[in-house]
Amino acid sequence: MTKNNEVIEVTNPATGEVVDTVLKGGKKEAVEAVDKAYQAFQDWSKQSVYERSALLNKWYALVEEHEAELARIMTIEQGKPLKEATGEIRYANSFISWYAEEGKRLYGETIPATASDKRIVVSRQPVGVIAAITPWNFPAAMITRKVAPALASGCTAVVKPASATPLTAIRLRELAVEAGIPEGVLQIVTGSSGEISDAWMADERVRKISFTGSTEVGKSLMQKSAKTVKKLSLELGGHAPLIVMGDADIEKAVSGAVASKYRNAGQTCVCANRIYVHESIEQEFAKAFKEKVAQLKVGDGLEEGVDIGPLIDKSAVEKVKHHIEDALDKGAEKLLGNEIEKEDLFFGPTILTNVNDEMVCMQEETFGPLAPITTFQTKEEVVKRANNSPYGLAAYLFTENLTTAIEVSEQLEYGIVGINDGAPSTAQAPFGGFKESGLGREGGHHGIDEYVEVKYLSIQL
Ligand SMILES: NC(=O)C1=CN([C@@H]2O[C@H](COP(=O)(O)OP(=O)(O)OC[C@H]3O[C@@H](n4cnc5c(N)ncnc54)[C@H](OP(=O)(O)O)[C@@H]3O)[C@@H](O)[C@H]2O)C=CC1
Ligand SMILES: O=C(O)[C@H](O)CS(=O)(=O)O
Repeated sequence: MTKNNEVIEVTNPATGEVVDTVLKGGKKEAVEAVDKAYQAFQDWSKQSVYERSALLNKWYALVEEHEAELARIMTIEQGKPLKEATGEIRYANSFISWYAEEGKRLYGETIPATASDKRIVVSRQPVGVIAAITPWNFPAAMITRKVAPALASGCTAVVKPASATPLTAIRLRELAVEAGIPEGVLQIVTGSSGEISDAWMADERVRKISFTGSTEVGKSLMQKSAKTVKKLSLELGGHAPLIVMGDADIEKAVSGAVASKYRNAGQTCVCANRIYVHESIEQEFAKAFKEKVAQLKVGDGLEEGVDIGPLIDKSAVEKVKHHIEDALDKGAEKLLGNEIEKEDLFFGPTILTNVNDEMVCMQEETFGPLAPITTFQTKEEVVKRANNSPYGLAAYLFTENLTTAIEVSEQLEYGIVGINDGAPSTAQAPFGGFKESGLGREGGHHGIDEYVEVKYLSIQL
């Protein structure tokens, strides 16, 4: 059990310095948060969605006003370059504005009854208190992508951010309270993930768990949620194939591959993890890709012009190194690689060629700036290889042929397919995966359905 006043140190991955500390909370703090959220739900859920929407829009305005402050907090605790952190704050805020309006469209329906003296009325109501557990790679967006639809629908929320990146979450919640959202409606609990999540799992007042993180932890939460049959949203790991057909526009494919692969230093669940290039254009693509990647600047995310910040921790660096060493041992060749004078958590963009599917990087999520390139000969071959994964989150396809685009994307077993687009994520679209990449969708009108229960009234006249 967590002792009173224990703290968690928050470090800057670019410098290793401790930038702040937060309470290492446990079961006591987890239960207290649910007490407050349950109490707050009684009033919050009874407000009209227009009243809730007005408060969400005030929150949006404050987040926009404090964009630079929030971006700096994120870069200091997570490492991503300031320009990416600013982009994430805008992306995170877009969920607040989108769901402030979507809540107004929680329509019901009437259904013709069999008996002439009966009426059937269907409505959608908030599930109640929801618990969100979020990862370090998107410290703002992974919170608002859950909390915005939850609050808009009338739910209240308790959130445990990743221990590496709690500061962004804490500041976002301060702005929510400043906007007039009642204290109990949204709470952040920092600390021991096991103790906190176990307390929430056992608490029958918590009616929904929304998790973003590794597939391993997601499976554990899925098992624990069975005890009280909680609704579940899981956004888990990915292993995205990026396919470049022989007829692709090389410039588009290179730009899309760089955008997908090196965003957040490759630490996203939708990053291209394997690059399949038709054998007829491999040399042309590899040359152009290397030229563009070689221009990427590695450094402290606070520095002007930095494109790739540090990885989140030592284990992340070791994982990337292992994937590279394994591939080289199995015959891969290094086209570009990690020639940087920095050390610690910095890792330069690396490109491997002559890659085969036996290599670990072609099977396990790298979560780092490694781009393995392999070739293929036919559409049938590349679809089979691309689908040969327990993951099914994002895939990318570059082609100038419309028939190929439709036929191949329909065969890809992935929840998100970017066609000539390396950056498909957006608030209005249903983000989520097939297979072991998760359950449910976040974003779009699908995303608010995760936070409501459907009820019907059968009225005897
Ligand atoms: N599909 C998607 O949208 C996304 C998927 N991911 C995946 O997550 C992984 C990287 O993120 P990462 O943060 O390391 O993932 P983790 O699963 O380790 O952590 C995610 C969150 O879960 C918490 N957690 C860790 N262990 C447990 C546990 N046993 N019980 C309850 N909660 C726990 C963490 O807390 P603490 O920080 O205290 O350990 C953190 O808040 C990658 O696999 C990536 O693909 C990441 C982002 C998005
Ligand atoms: O956590 C992630 O990797 C995000 O879900 C990816 S995105 O939504 O920012 O594209």
